Amino acid sequence: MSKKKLGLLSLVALVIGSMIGAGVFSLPSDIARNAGPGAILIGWLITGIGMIALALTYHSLSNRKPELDGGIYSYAKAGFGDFIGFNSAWGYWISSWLGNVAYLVLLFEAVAYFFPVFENRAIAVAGASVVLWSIHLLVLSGIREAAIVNLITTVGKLVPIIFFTAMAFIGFNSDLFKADFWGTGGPFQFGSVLEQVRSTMMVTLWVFIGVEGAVVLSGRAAKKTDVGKATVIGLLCTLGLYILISLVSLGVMPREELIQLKNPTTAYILERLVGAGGAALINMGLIISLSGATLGWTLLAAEIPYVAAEDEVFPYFFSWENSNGSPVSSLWITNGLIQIFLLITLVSESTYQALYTIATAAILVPYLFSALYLLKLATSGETYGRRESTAFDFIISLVASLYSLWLLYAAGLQYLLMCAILYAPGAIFYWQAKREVGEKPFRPTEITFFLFLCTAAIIAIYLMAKGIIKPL
Ligand SMILES: NC(=[NH2+])NCCC[C@H](N)C(=O)O
Repeated sequence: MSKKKLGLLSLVALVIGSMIGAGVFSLPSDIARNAGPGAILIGWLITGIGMIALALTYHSLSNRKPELDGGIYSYAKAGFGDFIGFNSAWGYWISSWLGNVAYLVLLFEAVAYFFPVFENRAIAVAGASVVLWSIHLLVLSGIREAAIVNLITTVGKLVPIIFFTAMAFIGFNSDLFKADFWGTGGPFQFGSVLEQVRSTMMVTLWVFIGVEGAVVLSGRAAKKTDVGKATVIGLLCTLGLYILISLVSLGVMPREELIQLKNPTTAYILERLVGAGGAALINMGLIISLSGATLGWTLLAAEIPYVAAEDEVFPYFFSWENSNGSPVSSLWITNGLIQIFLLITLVSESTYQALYTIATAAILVPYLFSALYLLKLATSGETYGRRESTAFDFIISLVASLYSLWLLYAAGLQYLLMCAILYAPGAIFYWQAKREVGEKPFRPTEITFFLFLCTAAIIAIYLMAKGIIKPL
């Protein structure tokens, strides 16, 4: 897409900007929904270690393999072949646009604070559709992520969030925080606490999605080595902020009340602390944040199939550009899918939380295979730099792989099965892409993987039809 090259500072802004979107605005309650303070602390510890390992994995991969500039899917492809590569691109794409569905649903919950007509679901979906297609037109006309827009939305979202944290800090009541620290109504119990920790994992991951942003757009970096640095710096700043926000809130009101609040829950926590102005401030911040984030993720979502098509992994059709250089067919299909899912939310009444949980589960495939690729490189004896750096790569990629596997477990069967429904149809696109270039699509291992996906998808559809799992 854009030919302009980005420097380190812009890349850091891009990483923080693509990480902090909507998640932070309901973080305190989402994380506390099924977990007490003790479990939340452990959850952050695991997430912190896992995300740093994952970020360093991307750092190392971008240094080791500068030629793989198609982003996270190209690592899976280089390591495990075209079909796994395709599925990584596909999964990342699904996650990106489903995340936008979640964004649009949440956006109108914030708008409804100012204009209560949008409390009506149908009107909210209509409003969301108007926003969706306005962004579509902007992108078609060739709009790009502009530094000035990034700056405005970054300030616009950080100011309310930092103000929130400061106020919650002042209003912090340590007795509230310590009451039922282990969430068991009594002392520490391993089984219960493990389950609580597990319940925080999709929430803490959702707020970090985007950490790979600089890598996905690595073709745009002026200096390749900046990509990894920007990823790590952006991550550390954001981690500190998240931990603070989720902990201080637990000292402001009892957990039972916290989890009953409407989205964005930080608005109503702040309202408790400083009055109605607080809720208005947070809702404004969320609206500003979402305008930037939705645009950013639309650009990113449309870029994934486009790059993959240029690489002959997605059908050729996705690589079409219009005269402004926008990936026109990819954009239409991406936004078309968002529109369809907006309509589905109308029928199934799915919440922002349910939508982002699926978007989060969908990203696990690309994350896992990036980590496994570095693990493969580190154990293959491929000479790279000094011996210590290979040992280091081995450790970080091992931790990142274990973290990804733990996340697959933490996602839970219901969400994994639903992801299978979204992954399985991808094979048709892959088959088409391979036919176009006259290659044989499926090797035996790939067929096994495909059959596994189809079986899971069929089970999921059966369970949904029986009403055992709820669609979305
Ligand atoms: N539209 C998306 N796919 N967004 C994913 C990124 C979510 C981001 N970390 C947030 O907290 O909001």
